[in-house]
Amino acid sequence: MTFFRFSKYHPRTDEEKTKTSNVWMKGHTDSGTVSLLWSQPVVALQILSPDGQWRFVKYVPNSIIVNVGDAMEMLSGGYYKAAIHRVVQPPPDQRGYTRLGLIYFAYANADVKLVPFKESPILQQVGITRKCDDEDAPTMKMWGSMASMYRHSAPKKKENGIEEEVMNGVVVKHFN
Ligand SMILES: O=C(O)CCC(=O)C(=O)O
Ligand SMILES: [Fe+2]
Repeated sequence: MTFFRFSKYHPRTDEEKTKTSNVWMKGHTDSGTVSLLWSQPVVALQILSPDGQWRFVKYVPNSIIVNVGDAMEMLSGGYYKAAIHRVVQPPPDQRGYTRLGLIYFAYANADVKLVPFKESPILQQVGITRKCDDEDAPTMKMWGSMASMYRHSAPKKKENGIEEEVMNGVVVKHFN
């Protein structure tokens, strides 16, 4: 399963800006394996750095940003970490422009159980981190639909701006 999203972010009115607190898409990780994002001249994508700071992703002409998703983090036993990212209002000089989003979301096959690839000599060397016990691990299909259900649900719990929900024994977090 893969899909391609083409989105158009229109400039917002001052009222809309206040309502959304300038966050157009709240902080999240993508649920699949990797997402390929065409670098956009209107800068609005931010990633959460390990030091807790949100930082803009620089525009690099003709380049593609590769985001690791939850499925890749689970399959790789934490070797690749899902990128926490969000979309915010662009810097003042770019606010009047319409922004395009072109993203290719790749997923594992629907029936693939998201357990670490234990046979990997690299993982055996560096160690494996699990989000849940292997017997409780969701399939790609389950995880994809749980993550999208969560994305459209009201926040369940808030701690320091982090919304959290336990789905099938796995903690799903949203970062604002
Ligand atoms: O528009 C963007 O740059 C990112 C959108 C995004 O993160 C998503 O659709 O999952
Ligand atoms: Fe995303």
